[in-house]
Amino acid sequence: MTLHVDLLLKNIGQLLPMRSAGPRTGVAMQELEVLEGAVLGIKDGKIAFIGTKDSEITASEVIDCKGRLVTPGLVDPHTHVVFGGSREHEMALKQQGVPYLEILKQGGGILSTVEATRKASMEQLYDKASFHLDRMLTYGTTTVEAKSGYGLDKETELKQLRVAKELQQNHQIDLVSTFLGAHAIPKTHKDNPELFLEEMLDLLDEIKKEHLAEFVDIFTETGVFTVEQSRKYLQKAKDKGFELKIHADEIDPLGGTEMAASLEARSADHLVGASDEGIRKLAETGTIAVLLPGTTFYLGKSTFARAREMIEQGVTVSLATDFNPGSSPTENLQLIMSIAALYLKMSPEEIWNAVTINAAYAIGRGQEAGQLDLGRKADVVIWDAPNYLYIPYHYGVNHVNTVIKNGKVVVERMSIRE
Ligand SMILES: O=C(O)CC1=NCN=C1
Ligand SMILES: [Zn+2]
Repeated sequence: MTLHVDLLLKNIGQLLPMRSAGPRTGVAMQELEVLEGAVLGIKDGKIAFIGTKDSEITASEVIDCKGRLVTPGLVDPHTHVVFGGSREHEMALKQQGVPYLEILKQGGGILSTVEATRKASMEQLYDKASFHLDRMLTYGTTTVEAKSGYGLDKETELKQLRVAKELQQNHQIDLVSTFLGAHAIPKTHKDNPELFLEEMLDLLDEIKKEHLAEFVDIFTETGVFTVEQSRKYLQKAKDKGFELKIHADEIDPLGGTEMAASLEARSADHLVGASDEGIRKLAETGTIAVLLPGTTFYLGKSTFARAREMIEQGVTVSLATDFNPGSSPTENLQLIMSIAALYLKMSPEEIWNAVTINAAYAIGRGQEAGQLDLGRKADVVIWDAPNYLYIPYHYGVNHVNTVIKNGKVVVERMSIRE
């Protein structure tokens, strides 16, 4: 019996289904299923057929992929996409070599975005984040994690989270929300960070009741929150039923990585200074390493996270943009793929696992995103590329030809007007 589908992608050069029963861990990240000359059938927003070119299948609409690469939509598991203002004025300070933590200490950095975010209305925050999410969609990203953390007071943290919830309900991109109230110490509490953390913990009941966030995150860093303060804070969040994330060992190696693993956090992020013990603990507990090489690049650092050791030690590694107005102002996950190849020495196969299946598991969406299989959501990207090696290889541009979200074409490559 011939199968009829709504949309058929034919003449696919290489199809990467990324099919996997769980995250790809350690050396299994080198595995990559590549189907040559495949066809992909989509019906009612789901994958209905994965086969070869001479399959018996009819369709209401056909896209001739003309030998192009086809993959699942990319997953960006670490962004600060809801924020006010911008920090281009800090570029001069960075160029003069003023360190990130010094800019923060002087009341700039995160704290300057806090001022802009507190002033912005919900509508302004919504429109601005929606613009950035639109751009991510045009770059092939179909699922995004969005953190709060530019309020540092009850009203503004809840405002950011409510904006994220509205975006999840209205924007075509799928959003996963994280509460990062513990992102920096506001000026009002600079002598009493513990009191500030208590005030942020007091928001958890409301956040849980309004379903405003699934994860709780904290910035464990010199001049921000100590490992001990972070451990206590995250334990209380875990006790209230939240899954955990942490900004760990980004700039100074404080040991946040092993603390995150000991709490069985879903992910530990940045990890530039992760110790051997920290890497061992990640492998032991299955806490996913979310690496952010774009941030290391943008901060002008030469020491990158030890991805090769992590993979060889059996850690599950994923990649993200860390999109934010200060340390990584880019929505382009394809660029992060190139930086990961060049500076994390990750192979193309590892990189593709890191921006799809592993990224999905890092935000609790392993069953919904990051792979193409029968019955799963049809979030698909057709790339202007002949094979999967090409995307990390050809850097800094947007290789997207077409993006399909929930079975519908939402992005077609910009055409040049004759
Ligand atoms: O600088 C920012 O706005 C985002 C950031 N938080 C922790 N590291 C970078
Ligand atoms: Zn971040």
